[in-house]
Amino acid sequence: MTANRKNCSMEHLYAVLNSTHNGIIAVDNHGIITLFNRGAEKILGFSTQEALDQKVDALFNVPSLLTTLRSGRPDVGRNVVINGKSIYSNRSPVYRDGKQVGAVAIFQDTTDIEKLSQELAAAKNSVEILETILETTYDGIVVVDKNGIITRFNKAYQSFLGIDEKNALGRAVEDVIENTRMHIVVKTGKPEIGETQKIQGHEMVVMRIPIYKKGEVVGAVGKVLFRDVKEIRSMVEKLDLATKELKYYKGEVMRLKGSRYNFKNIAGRCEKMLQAKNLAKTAASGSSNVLIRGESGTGKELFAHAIHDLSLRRYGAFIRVNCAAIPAGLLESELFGYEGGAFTDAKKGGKPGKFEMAQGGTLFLDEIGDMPSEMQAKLLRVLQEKEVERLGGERIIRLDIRLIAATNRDLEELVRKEAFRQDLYYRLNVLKIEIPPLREIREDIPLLCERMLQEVNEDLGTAVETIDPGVIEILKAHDWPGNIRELKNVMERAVAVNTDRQQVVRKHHLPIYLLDMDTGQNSGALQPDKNAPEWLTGGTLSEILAKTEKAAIENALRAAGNNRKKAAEMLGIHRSGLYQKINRYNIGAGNSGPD
Ligand SMILES: Nc1ncnc2c1ncn2[C@@H]1O[C@H](COP(=O)(O)OP(=O)(O)OP(=O)(O)O)[C@@H](O)[C@H]1O
Repeated sequence: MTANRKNCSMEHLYAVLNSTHNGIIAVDNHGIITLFNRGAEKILGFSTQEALDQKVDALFNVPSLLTTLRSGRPDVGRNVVINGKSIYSNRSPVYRDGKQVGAVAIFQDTTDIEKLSQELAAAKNSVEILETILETTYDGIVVVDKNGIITRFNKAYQSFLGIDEKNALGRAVEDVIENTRMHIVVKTGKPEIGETQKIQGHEMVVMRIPIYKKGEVVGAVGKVLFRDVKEIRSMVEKLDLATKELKYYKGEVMRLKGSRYNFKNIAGRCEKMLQAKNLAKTAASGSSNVLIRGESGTGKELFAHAIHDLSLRRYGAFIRVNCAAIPAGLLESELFGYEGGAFTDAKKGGKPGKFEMAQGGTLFLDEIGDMPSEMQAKLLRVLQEKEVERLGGERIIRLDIRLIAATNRDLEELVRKEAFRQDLYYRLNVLKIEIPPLREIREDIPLLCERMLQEVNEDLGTAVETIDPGVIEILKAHDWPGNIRELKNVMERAVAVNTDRQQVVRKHHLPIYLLDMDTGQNSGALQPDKNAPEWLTGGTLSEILAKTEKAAIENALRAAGNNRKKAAEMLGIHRSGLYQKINRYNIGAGNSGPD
């Protein structure tokens, strides 16, 4: 390129050189800078004054024009980094009249371009990943632009609909996919998730999501979540079945392991009951031995079950031993078990003891205060050593059990009288729960009655709903030596004698002993109850009892659908006893039900 000498003065040439975006540096044969344009100033950060007449390598510590001077050859397309900037340069020697008189470098800052190209590479990478996902996913995916024209249509969708990509791209989505709403979603801008859409006879679950750019809908993506609702239905059915099975097996485990009650079964919200329940919950979260004290019928066993049920041992066994009910001679073999041939009546293969059976669970020793003293010593040893040996056996079994003991006796008094070992008492009494007698928690009587009534209704299939306030008053005034068990019996009886199927428990449904007390206590004189039914007021006591018995049997037969076996069970008597009474009272003559 040559300049037009007429129009191209030195000033004009400098103006041209200074206007280029590129940096230009020229040096003479000694490497002294003779030209340093504005572009070079901007890129390299030196002013022309600073650069001119300087040796080029004093300014930049990079392969410089000196190399070009030395080689006398052009050096094109070099990338160097100067002051953290990426510089792309071309260098050439300068010849005048056939002689090398210096060198020139023309360069530009490519930092931004490089950044851009890195970003582009990353974006390309992301696009490739998304492409792969789109094409390999099992779900059908379609993308439309803001006019509802298909721009993407993945392989899964193509094969499901039997339509090629080339026959779908560029077409209105409603012309390609049946019952679609993608063209509507791009208008409403509202996502539709979990909708069903019938395609080729299949109810499919789909989602349609609008794509926004700078607040404007630019398209939408649609996805088939499941190929067919039937798939979900069958999954839900399977899940449902599995949940039911799990519930059933959990119930079975609980039933087999023996824990039947939990804290929900314990009614009572007075201060004393709450204290007992809170203490029992604390006991459940730990592993120490527990001693439950309370009069008969206060709910000691119920508490023991609830503690087991709430503890980490809930899937282990709950084994109950009534120390008072098992003859002293048998208690040892019951607790320790025996090996075959250990004694004359021993079973052939031996028998595990209750300690062994409670492994991983809870051993509930009821009526511990009645345990014979030699057994107390043996129990103490087990608690100390945490191992047992079957009678006649040699194998030592390490024990992992929690012991809950209960008694209605005053253990401290028994210890004082030396009827109960003090060392065993201390071992058992790690955490003591006192259950109050019913006479001390009278405020809970209405609640307890309600709960008992509910339980009785469930057991007998009856629907007696409420209790007359007068009845509650009588019940509150009673001393309840049999505690909650007695209250439960009273409610059971009240429902059983409720032959006229009233929905309310009334005074005449109560046993006579409570009514006697009522008339005596409340009026100070014996007054017949005006509400009492006729059969309760007329006749001798044995006649009234007979009438009551007859009514109770009739009611039980009704509740049991005339099934005598069930009725006998409900009444707690033997079947033959029931037959005798049916004959005696001539109940349901000619109408005998199944037995
Ligand atoms: N707080 C309560 N809430 C509901 N039912 C209760 C409550 N306490 C006791 N019961 C019921 O009363 C009856 C007697 O309870 P449980 O057998 O637990 O008493 P106990 O103190 O162990 O009696 P015992 O000392 O005679 O063995 C059971 O039917 C039980 O369900």
